Amino acid sequence: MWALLAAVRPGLRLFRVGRGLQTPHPVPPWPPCSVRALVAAGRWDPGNRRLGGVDGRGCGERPEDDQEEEEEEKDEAELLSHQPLLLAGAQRVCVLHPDVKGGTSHRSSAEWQVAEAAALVHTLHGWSVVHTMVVATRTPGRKLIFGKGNLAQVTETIRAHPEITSVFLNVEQMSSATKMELEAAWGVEVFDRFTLVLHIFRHNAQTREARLQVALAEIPLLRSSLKSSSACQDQPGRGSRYIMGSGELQPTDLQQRVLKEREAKIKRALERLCRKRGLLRRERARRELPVVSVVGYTNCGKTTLIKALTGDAAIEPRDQLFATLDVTAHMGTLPSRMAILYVDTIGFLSQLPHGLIQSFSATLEDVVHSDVIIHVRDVSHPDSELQKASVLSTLCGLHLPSTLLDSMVEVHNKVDLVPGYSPPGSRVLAVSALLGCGLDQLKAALEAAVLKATGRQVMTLRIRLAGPQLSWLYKEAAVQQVDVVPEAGEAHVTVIMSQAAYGKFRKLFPD
Ligand SMILES: Nc1nc2c(ncn2[C@@H]2O[C@H](COP(=O)(O)OP(=O)(O)OP(=O)(O)O)[C@@H](O)[C@H]2O)c(=O)[nH]1
Ligand SMILES: [Mg+2]
Repeated sequence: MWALLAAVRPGLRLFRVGRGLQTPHPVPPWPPCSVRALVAAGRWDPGNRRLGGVDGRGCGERPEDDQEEEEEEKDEAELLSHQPLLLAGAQRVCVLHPDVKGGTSHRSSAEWQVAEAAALVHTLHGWSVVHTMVVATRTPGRKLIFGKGNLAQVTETIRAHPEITSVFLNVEQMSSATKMELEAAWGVEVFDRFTLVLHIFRHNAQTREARLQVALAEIPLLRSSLKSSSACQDQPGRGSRYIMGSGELQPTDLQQRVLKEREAKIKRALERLCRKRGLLRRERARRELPVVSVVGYTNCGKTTLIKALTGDAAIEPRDQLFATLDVTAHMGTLPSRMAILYVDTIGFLSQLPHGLIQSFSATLEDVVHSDVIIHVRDVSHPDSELQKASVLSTLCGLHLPSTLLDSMVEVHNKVDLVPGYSPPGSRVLAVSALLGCGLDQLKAALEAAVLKATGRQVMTLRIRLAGPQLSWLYKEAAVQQVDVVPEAGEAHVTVIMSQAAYGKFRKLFPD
């Protein structure tokens, strides 16, 4: 990609490298625990509330699977060896926010959009925002986004600040033609929200699946660069193009074919992983572990909440957008001691191209298959309502079953930052995940929601110790507690079971 861009705009690369600092990005320190591994639930160690390993292998897999998996990983490594999307060093960024006049009124204020844009930039190691500009435009759909006068002013400002090494144009996505013209005018790299988010995703993706999904999301970007490079090539006097650092000269149609093959290979690799996920999901269902997915806008506190609910000290929330990119699962218990699996998910962000979310749909499939969804909201954020709307619209795009959407538990987080906060209705729970406030109420509400969603009931049964009832219950229901009454030769067993299982129990053991 990098070589591709450089070849499209000869000379630009050297210039930009000269203005940027070249420092490598460190690899994030925390190892994620992926769902596909976690739900190999047989390996759960009660002393360690996290589940499984990170390699995606269940307890029942055979040694010959190792070889197959090794080969798959080799193929995938090839697919993932690619050039950086953006400059590979620290950047001093100018955030340029087009303030659309006469646009839709439900958008958040320019001030908060700039703040979010700056937060995205700060997510990357060594990147800083050295300048911000909010520039009015009535013509955001035009090639150069701004009117002539404003554009000239922006150009002057950027050129007057040599410390700026790149410009983050805070639009969802710009065309390659726009990018090329703006870069030529401003003399620095210009990128949009889509490219920046992809870049962040690349840095934060830890598992094979997340990396492949990012690689898939990049394809349209590569394709559109190729198109503009082709347009450029058609102009007389232009040099030849390269693809993905191969060093080989290739005609455009061949490059397009390579890209198409690459896309197909990534999709196949993802399907392979998806099939594995399916197997593990069935295993999870067999073990009857209810699943609670935790969703919400990025940085709202999903990971912190799961840490608070599970007491898992190994979870490390970070004050960073898109800290969680791989879906992970964590074991917790509800007041009746029912064990459940909390699924931590990738945070949502407004104004992201549909394709980006689509490419993560394999990961988000876990949300579709969950029993209950918790929607976490940061109520201390001034754009909390807009964030809610953005999350709900993304969830709608995932085609969740309506029962799952209707039973969603809304959690208002970070109430410690809003003195005197009271939630708007009884269906909403106010918590501070950081301080651990409101968690008992939340667990009670979750238990009710899980029981309702799964049709289970908590009940205490009196059974004879001499008979086969106890072993039957262990096999067919979730035994929570056994209180033995030796003098009576019986036990009081608290179980969680479905109506159907209870009916079977009564039929088998009528007294
Ligand atoms: N004051 C306060 N801060 C909180 C609370 N919950 C989370 N935070 C902080 O918010 C920041 C983000 O928390 P995370 O749990 O990583 O948020 P997330 O939703 O998982 O973020 P992504 O994975 O990036 O989408 C961290 O700095 C947390 O310490 C809370 O209840 N109160
Ligand atoms: Mg997180």
